Amino acid sequence: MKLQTLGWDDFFAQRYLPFQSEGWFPARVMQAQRGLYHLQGESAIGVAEVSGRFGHQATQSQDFPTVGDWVLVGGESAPVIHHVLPRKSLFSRMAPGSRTEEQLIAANVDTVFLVSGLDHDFNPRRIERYLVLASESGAEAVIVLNKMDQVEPEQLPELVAAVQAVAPHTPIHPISAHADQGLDTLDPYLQAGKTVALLGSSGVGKSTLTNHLLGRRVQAIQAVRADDSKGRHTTTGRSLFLLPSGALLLDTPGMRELQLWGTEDGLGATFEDIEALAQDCRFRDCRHEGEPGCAVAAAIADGRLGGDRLTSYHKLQRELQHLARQQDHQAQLAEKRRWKQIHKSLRYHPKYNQR
Ligand SMILES: Nc1nc2c(ncn2[C@@H]2O[C@H](COP(=O)(O)OP(=O)(O)OP(=O)(O)O)[C@@H](O)[C@H]2O)c(=O)[nH]1
Ligand SMILES: [Zn+2]
Repeated sequence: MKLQTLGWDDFFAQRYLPFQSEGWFPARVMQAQRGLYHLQGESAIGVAEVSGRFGHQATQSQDFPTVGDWVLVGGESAPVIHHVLPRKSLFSRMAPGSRTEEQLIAANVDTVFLVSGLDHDFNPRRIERYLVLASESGAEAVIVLNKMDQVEPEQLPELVAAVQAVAPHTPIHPISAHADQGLDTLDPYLQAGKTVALLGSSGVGKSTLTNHLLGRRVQAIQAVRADDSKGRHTTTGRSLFLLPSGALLLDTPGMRELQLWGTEDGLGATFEDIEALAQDCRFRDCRHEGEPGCAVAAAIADGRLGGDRLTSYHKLQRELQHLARQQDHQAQLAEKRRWKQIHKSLRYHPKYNQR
């Protein structure tokens, strides 16, 4: 299989150059599970682990490979991952059960379809949240409004306008996956070698859309069956699919249940209107909470900005700040533990034990 078919392009080729002399070759991660990575390269590779050295040097979850990553592989008998190439984009979330530990979901998604339903589930505020996630990730966001068959044609413009209000710079495509309407408007994002992913709440029609995109020629790119270290036969999960158009669809369960994770940077990109207005606030650190000379408040007063938009801006900001504080706290604890360890090992070190 040609690397280009798997999404390889100049971006990765450039970053591979410095490593070429090592004799490592590139492969894409099809699936990642408890330290085992299912890889596909020019020739089938199978399951690999990271090298011992890699494992020692990695300090945070971001350092490890995830689905969609391009990794460099070497090894005589068994394939071993030596390096993760820089990412174009990265989706992560809080690890389940933890409020602060990051878990990687998918890397190198070019376009993310933010899917929501035009039926009773219609909720621009939720789209706003997904937009924050998308701009955090670095993937290009496209809003897909599914189930347009559920609304009267004359209702549609109003609904689209409501979404435009929260996403003034994002393409919006009303479709019906069920009735096969408007799907061709998604073609520009589905070019050969491009990686796309779907994000949206339960029931909005992600599976239906996926089936339509896959068409009848369902073709899962899977690394070959391979024996894992315990000699068992493992079938690789299908996380990366080749669409008839040549695009790659990245579909992992984790991608479907993303929670807000990130910094306030993603917020700024999503609320460009508010950030632009804030330039004219009298105080540079204006929080738009009733300060004198607030340009955001003025815009709400004369109807240029919806008040609910500022409300959700504040809400998401508080969430992200809360998250940042927790991360700091977590980092402090980790640092404390680290020093405790160091002191402990020093205490047992003969040289430091002499009194
Ligand atoms: N009327 C209508 N119904 C649709 C459309 N697309 C999907 N549905 C229906 O909506 C329901 C949910 O669709 P799914 O594709 O399972 O939704 P999902 O987003 O994959 O949901 P999860 O698997 O829970 O994440 C199903 O009953 C579909 O038949 C559409 O365009 N119009
Ligand atoms: Zn202000």
